[in-house]
Amino acid sequence: MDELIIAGKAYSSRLLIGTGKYKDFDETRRAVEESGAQIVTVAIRRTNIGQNAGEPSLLDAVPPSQYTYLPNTAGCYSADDAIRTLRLARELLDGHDLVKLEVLGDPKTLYPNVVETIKAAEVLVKDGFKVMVYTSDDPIIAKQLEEIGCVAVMPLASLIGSGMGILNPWNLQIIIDNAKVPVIVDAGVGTASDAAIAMELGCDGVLMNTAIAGAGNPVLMASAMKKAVQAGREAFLAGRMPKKLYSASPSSPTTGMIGK
Ligand SMILES: CC(=O)[C@@H](O)[C@H](O)COP(=O)(O)O
Repeated sequence: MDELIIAGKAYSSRLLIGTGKYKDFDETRRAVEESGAQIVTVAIRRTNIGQNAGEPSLLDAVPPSQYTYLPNTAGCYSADDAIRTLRLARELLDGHDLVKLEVLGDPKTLYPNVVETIKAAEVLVKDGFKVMVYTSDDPIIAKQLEEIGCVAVMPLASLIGSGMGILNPWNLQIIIDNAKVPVIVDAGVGTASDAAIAMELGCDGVLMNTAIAGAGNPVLMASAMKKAVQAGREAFLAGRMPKKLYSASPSSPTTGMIGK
């Protein structure tokens, strides 16, 4: 078994997906099912998980009895705001303590504000939350967040919703090499090959939303992402052949060739 372990719990899928930006909850449900994801993020400030009685609820489309909910702090720009949002989530979800912390720097780039993120992580970890944390691809900050006690670090591939793919594989590699907790690339994945590359680098998982929800056919893209994450993981475990820079090597043997 090659399982992803987060905060002591094992998951067979290494693809985590967001539940926002779909046409309706039925499309969300079909994409989540097709992706094989077991962990789904929920933007507490934007998604009805029972706060608005009488309105369609994510709880019905993606039941928390079948999936691990990962409440997130999308839309929070300060540590205080993020802390308040996750305490509310814990109340709404009956003491659920696995959460995704993201504190954003500005509405244009949605780039993480790492100073506020660190402040919030310190408070939340002390408060008993199991914190998976969205961060920049800065290896020093990633290590600091791990040392605070976050259960997973989630560096961006590129800006949220941009689909630009992995901008700095070198930084991700340093983060992976130094980490003792799972490293999950979060945000910026555009298509299946981006997810495969993240996994080939040695990431423990990939979290995405827009690449699936914003695709022409979200359900088909969810299926592609599932396979890409699996393929990338297998390629990582298999071990890449050594690169031969500008030196070819024939695929068939040359010894015993006729006429030699
Ligand atoms: C869904 C989630 O939790 C976010 O971190 C974010 O939306 C992911 O980014 P993309 O939408 O670029 O995949």
